[in-house]
Amino acid sequence: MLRSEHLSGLTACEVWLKVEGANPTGSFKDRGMTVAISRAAEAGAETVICASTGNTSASAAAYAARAGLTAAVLVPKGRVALGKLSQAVRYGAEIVEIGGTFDDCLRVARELAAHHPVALVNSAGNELRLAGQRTVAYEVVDALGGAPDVHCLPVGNGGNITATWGGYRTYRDAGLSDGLPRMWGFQAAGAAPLVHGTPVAAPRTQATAINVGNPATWDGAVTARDESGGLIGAVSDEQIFAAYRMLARRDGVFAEPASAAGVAGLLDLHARGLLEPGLRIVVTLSGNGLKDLDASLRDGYTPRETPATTAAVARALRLA
Ligand SMILES: Cc1ncc(COP(=O)(O)O)c(/C=C/C(=O)C(=O)O)c1O
Repeated sequence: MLRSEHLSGLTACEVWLKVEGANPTGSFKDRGMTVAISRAAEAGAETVICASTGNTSASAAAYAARAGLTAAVLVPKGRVALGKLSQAVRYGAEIVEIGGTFDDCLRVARELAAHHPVALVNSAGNELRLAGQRTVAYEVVDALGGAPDVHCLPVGNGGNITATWGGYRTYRDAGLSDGLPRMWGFQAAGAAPLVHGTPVAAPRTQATAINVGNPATWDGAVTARDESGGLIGAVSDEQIFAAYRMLARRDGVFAEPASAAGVAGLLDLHARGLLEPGLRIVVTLSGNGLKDLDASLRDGYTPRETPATTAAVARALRLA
C-alpha cells in the first residue's frame, strides 16, 4: 500500500494505492487463480481453460505450469496486450486467438468446459477465484487498521468489485474490521454496460483489460455497488490515460491503463465537485504497466538520437 501524496493533496482526501502489479504475474488475478488451480489439481484435472482479456490467461498459465497442468486460454484476437500474451506463451499455455470479443471467448470456454474434461477457471464459473480475490480487502484493513471510507477500482467483468466488497464484509462479519467502505467502480466509457444497465455489443476502449461488453459477474457488481451505497461510473479513455501518466510521473507507479480507471474516476468526481474532503480512500491499481508496453510507448514518447559525444548529449538534454 502506498499513500499518494499527489492525489491526497489534489483531492484533500487521504488516498492510498493498492499496487496489485506487484503480484507474481503482475495483476490481482493471482489472488484467486492460485486457489482455483490448486483445487483443480487436487480434483485430478489435467487441463484448465479460461477466456481472458490477458491477465487471467497469464495467471492461469503460470499456476497451471507450476501445478503440472495444461492451460488452454482463449483470447480476443488482436485485443490482448503483448506483455500478457508473452507471459502465456512463456508459461507454455495452449493459446487460441478467437476472432471476436472477450464475451465470445467466455461463451466458448463455458461450452467447452460443459462438454469436455477441462476445468473452467474464469471467476464467473469458479467461486474459488472470487474467494481468493477477497484477500485484497483483508490486506487493506490490516494495513490501515480499519476499512477505508471508499474503495475505488476498475470494473470489467465485475469479479473484482464483487470479491473486494465480499472481502470487506467477511472481515467485518469476523469482527476483524469495524466499518465497510463505499465501493466506487469505474468502467471505460466505450465499454460501460453496468453504467447503461444493458450489455454493449461492441465494447471499445484502449484500456484493453476492461474491454468487456457483457460482464459475467453482473449481479455481484450491482450488489457490491448497492449494498455499499457506492456507484459504478464511466470514464473516457482520455481520462484513463491522463491518470495512467499521472500515476507514473507523480507516484512512481507504472500501472497498466485499465488499472488507472479507478484514479480517473476519483479525479472526475473531484473535478465535478462530488468528492467530499477528508475521506480515507483506497484505489486498486489492478495490473503492472509492463503488461502493455505498446500503450506506454504509443503515448507521447519521442526518441532523441545523438552521436556518441558528450557535447551532443548535453545539447539534447539542454545542459549546454
Ligand atoms: C488490469 C485489470 N484491471 C481490471 C480488470 C477488471 O476486473 P473484473 O471487473 O474483475 O473483470 C481486469 C480484468 C481482466 C480480465 O477479466 C481478464 O484478464 O480476463 C484487469 O486485467
